[in-house]
Amino acid sequence: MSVATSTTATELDLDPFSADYILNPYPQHERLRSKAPVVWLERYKCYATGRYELVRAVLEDPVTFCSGAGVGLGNFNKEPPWRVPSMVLETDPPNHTRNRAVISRALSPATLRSLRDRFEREAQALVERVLAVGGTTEAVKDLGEAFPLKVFADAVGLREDGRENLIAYGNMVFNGMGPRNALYEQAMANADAVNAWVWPACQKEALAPGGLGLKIFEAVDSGLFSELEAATLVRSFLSAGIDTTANAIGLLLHCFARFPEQWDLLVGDPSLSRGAFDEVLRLESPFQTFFRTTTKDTELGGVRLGVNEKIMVSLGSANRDPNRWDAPETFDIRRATTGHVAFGAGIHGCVGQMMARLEVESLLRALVSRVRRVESAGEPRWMLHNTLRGLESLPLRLIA
Ligand SMILES: O=C(O)c1ccc(-c2ccccn2)cc1
Repeated sequence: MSVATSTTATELDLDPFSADYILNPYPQHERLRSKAPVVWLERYKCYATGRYELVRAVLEDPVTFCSGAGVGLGNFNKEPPWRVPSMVLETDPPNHTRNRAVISRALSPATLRSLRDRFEREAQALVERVLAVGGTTEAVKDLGEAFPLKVFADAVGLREDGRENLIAYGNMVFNGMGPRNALYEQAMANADAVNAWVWPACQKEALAPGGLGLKIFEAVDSGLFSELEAATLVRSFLSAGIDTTANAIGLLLHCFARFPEQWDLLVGDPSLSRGAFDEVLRLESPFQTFFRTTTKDTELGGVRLGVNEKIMVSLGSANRDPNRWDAPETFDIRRATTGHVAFGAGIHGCVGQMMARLEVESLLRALVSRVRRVESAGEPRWMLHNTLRGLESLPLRLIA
């Protein structure tokens, strides 16, 4: 009986934060998956894996692969974070468990049900506005960003003025998870001005009655959290709830413009909307790369990993791993998508995913009821971004 011996990580010259990789990630994912179970990226002095099974193994073992040292490339044990760490995303149990429960309660099924009518009405109004000007649209701005900035920001109870700061803040949060490259620096360029809007917007007196934000502050009244902690938890809504959904909507529309027969399927059976969104998430993974930090010397896929080291898990690669998905590069809204890792996995799996689904399905059903065809109206432009995959520009024509 041969004893499986573990090996040291193989080096791979991969640059997940270069323009070449970002603009054409799929061949790079294949290099990552096929080189070794886990590789060492000398360029960033971190481990990396793109294999579905190992990505899940990392995300589902928060004790060995922790979040408290940050979930980007920066290791909080070695360098201070650019902002006060998130009480959910960048926190480990037991505090994570307590903090997440407050957010999860605010996003309860009952709360989401109470928002559905409003989301559907706003979606119909937004679609009518686009059709009223002939159906041509810059879809990222007019639909992708506009919809969450209206319905989710309203649901949180955020002030109406200055909401464009939420897009900039999301870019800071997500580009801030990458290396300190040009994308990082550009996103942080007017950090002071953006923070000057975001942090006050998270305070109790700035939040509208009945919103998700004040639900978080109710936890203060019960003595569970300080006002500062409640504001930091509200900041999580602002960080995670806009740019991710905005990019997902852009990617969804791009998928249907490229595969019109899938749109026809959806028009024929709108109940396919939920599966369609999950297939867009699997195929495109709006959030591409997470990092975790090893809490001890350990092994993954037979590869030895040292303690206090960063490991990059590529969700984008895992969601197209041919060992997990048949014909992974095809867009099939009837595919069984259970198990995709676009919302992460394990205890940090996206706590807002049901909110995201409610938003996107509301918009998708409004589109399906009025739009016979989603057509390209010009060359889309991909965004250069350290961790989000999305479009900078997506000119479309919605044919009623
Ligand atoms: O608590 C926060 O500040 C925060 C929470 C979650 C995220 C996130 C990460 C990956 C994909 C989507 N959302 C970002 C920020």
